[in-house]
Amino acid sequence: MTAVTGPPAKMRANREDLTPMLSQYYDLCAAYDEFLVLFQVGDFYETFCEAAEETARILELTLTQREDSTGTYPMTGIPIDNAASYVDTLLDAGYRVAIADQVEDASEASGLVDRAVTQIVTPGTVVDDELLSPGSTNYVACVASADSTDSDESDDSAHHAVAAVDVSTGECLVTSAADPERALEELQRVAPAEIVVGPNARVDPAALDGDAMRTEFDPDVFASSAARSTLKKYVPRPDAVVGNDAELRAVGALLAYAEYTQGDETLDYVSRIQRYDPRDGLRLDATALRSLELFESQGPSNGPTLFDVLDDTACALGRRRLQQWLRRPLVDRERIDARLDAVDELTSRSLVREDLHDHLRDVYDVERLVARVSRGRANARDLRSLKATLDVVPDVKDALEDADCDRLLSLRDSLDELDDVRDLIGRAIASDPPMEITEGGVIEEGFDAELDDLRATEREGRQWVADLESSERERTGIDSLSVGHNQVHGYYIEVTNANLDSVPDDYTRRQTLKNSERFYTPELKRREDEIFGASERADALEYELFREVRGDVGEESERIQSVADALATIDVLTTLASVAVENDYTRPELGADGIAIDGGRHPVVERQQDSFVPNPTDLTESRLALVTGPNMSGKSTYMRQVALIVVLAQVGSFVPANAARLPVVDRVFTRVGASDDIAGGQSTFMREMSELTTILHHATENSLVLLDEVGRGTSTTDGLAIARATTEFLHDEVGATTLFATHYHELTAVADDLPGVQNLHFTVERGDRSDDESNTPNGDADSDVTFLHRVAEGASSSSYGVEVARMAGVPSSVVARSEELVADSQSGDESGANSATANDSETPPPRPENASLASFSANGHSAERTDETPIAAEQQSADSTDDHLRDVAETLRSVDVATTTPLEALTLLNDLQRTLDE
Ligand SMILES: Nc1ncnc2c1ncn2[C@@H]1O[C@H](COP(=O)(O)OP(=O)(O)OP(=O)(O)O)[C@@H](O)[C@H]1O
Repeated sequence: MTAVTGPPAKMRANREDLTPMLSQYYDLCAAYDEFLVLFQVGDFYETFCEAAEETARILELTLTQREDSTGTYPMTGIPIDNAASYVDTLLDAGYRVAIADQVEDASEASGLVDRAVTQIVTPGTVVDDELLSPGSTNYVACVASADSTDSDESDDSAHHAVAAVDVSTGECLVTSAADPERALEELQRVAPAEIVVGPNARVDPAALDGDAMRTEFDPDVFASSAARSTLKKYVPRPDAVVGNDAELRAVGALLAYAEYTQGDETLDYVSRIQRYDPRDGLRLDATALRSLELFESQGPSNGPTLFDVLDDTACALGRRRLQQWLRRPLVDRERIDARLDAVDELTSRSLVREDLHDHLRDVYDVERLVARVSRGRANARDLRSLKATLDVVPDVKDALEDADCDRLLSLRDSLDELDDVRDLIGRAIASDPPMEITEGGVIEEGFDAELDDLRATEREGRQWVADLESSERERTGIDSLSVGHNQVHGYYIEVTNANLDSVPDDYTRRQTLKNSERFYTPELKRREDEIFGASERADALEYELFREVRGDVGEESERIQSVADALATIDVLTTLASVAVENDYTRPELGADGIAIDGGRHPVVERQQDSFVPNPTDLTESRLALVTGPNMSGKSTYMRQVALIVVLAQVGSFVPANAARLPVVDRVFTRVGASDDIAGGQSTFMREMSELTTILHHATENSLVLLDEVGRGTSTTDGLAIARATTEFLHDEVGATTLFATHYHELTAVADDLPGVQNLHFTVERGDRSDDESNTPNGDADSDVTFLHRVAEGASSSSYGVEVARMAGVPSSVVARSEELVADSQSGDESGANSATANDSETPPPRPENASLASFSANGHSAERTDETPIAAEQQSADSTDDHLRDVAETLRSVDVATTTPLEALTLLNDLQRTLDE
């Protein structure tokens, strides 16, 4: 495949003989060989050769040709006027774009017009409003690891750093972790559009969800000393901002890259580099973010997400802040309570809420405006928008006049009214200025005396010209005499040929037309020079004044950003309060010992259903609940609703429930059903097992674990064994609060053995329905089963799979045969003892002691459970299996869990099982 970027191969062959213009294109492609170069030729950006073929294809433009003495080259032109949308499509297609503009006036150039790359556009460094979605973040991130030679891998210090900057707003974050996977998780949370990978980075972005562009950049900028001097341009004491060397390298290199893409300028508006410790947030890894559908819906229909339900924000600032909060819920109770206090107060003050919402609707995207101001890209309209936003501040303060809680009070007090900035913009910038800043009309009258004089001269002159027609008609007696103006000849007095006799002596001929002559007088010429001189000088002066004002406003960017910051938070708190009121949410009580929810609802599903059945959750005494019930009965919805309630509470939001007492959770783990995965077959099971491995290694007693259908991707015997061992391990070793949905009804017997395990099931009604069934949600009149979506204590009695198959339209012969087979297997089960496939088993299956599955333990806890009584059958064959068990135990002990891959673990598991089978 021929390369689309870099110098075109066809031109290389004729390099020496190319025309100067194509030669210039060739050189720019060589200098920017990772970019698609858009080369300005008049009103178009041209691409040539392979790049032309590619752009024509992607942008659906016509492929043309350019000929020179060396041959014919394919060429595609992008109209400059619409370039933004085309560039956007090129970015989406995975290209980086370098825009090479004509940097001298073509009419003034003696030979070849000079061209240079004026802008580099990559997915993570876009600043053009047209290429950014409103109210969303657009990060370029950078990963770097500490040099392994100067740090000890075994210590707990943070070796792997992630930095991210939103070049359009100036927001900049940096963090690090001792474990590369942890750093990767932070990277995933930031959801960057582009990732710059450091030369020694041991964080592999290939494992990320999404399609972030991966960028390699000059390795020199990652050196600690280079990174420190880059960072020094942004903060006086770099080492006070970063926590370790990896962070220094990541953020320093990132800023160097951001500067490179913005024309090597320091980005003054990146003034607040926020360092955070990943441990200060509720951990939500990529799997959890995905399966809880916080930002992206999993279903095929792209349905609503939790973010959509919460997003009632009034302005782009609030929208971005809400995303940040949701991505990183808190773990600090005080901070959570402070947010909840504010939301609580706002829920009870509907007028204040409405007032705030109304005012905040007038708030522009100040963060992006300020960034444009600092970059020197803002026009007069941007400054006016900034003023309109700042004008809102006193109103917002007024609305919070009677605020009670600390959070709202401190927000109110942090709102700087910025009178000086508002006053400056108000006095300096015209109230409805044009887009262009070089053509005058942007500076308000009265701001600058010299400008006012020039404008007065211009106005008087124009008035004199306007009056000239009538005075000359009177003087010459020519009624058809007219005064006009054109670009080439300037002002003129036009007299038709019939009246030429009456033309006075002081008229000088300027132009001859078919039916008339055009003249000027010495006075008209003098006035003309005066008008145009004044106008030109005024335009230039306006531009100069505008730049000064913009510079002065830019100096205040930090203050303006703090106001933006407070407005964003006020918007989110107001929104959370409105959503709470509109959807009947309640304030959660945090710090409880175990989850206790009364009348809990799924915040997203309840909005899609005509009626939603609220369900209670009590995970205080027994922290592990096995949830059974037929397909479609509501298990997944129920488990996710518990997790979403926890997440919402830790964001500082009210929750969809009648009451909720919750602990502060350190991490939410999810392992969702195989059917929800896109991958198929073996890889689905592998994925399931590696997700399970993560959970079993990392969950703590403060974690919330959702397990949906563990072990379903393999044989029933193995699946059930894995499910049971997992349950035991979570119960015995981890103590995490767990909801485990399963179709293995045999598993429910575990509750009899383990005190902290309870059974829950979803109720359905079959066949001869009772009276209240007609009111059940989702009831299907033609079916035998009605889903009540109601959770109840105890295990479900049957899987109802066949009924669901019938409801789904599986042919009746297949359904009938399935029923036969189920009946057969059940009668077989009744005669055979402890069959792993038995439904409704009355006898609990044995708890597998010393089972190989205990190897999921990261620290060999399995040994602690060996003193429990083996069942009779095992006792009989104990002698013959003892040797094997010892082998198994030895093998297990020798495993270095930290370095074992999921595949190796599974192979090992398989081998161990075989040993036991022997
Ligand atoms: N509490 C509820 N009230 C009303 N409708 C509900 C409720 N819970 C679930 N539903 C509806 O039932 C559908 C199926 O629910 P869910 O996917 O949770 O079932 P499930 O038991 O997990 O099924 P499976 O075992 O096939 O994964 C949901 O899409 C939703 O429309």
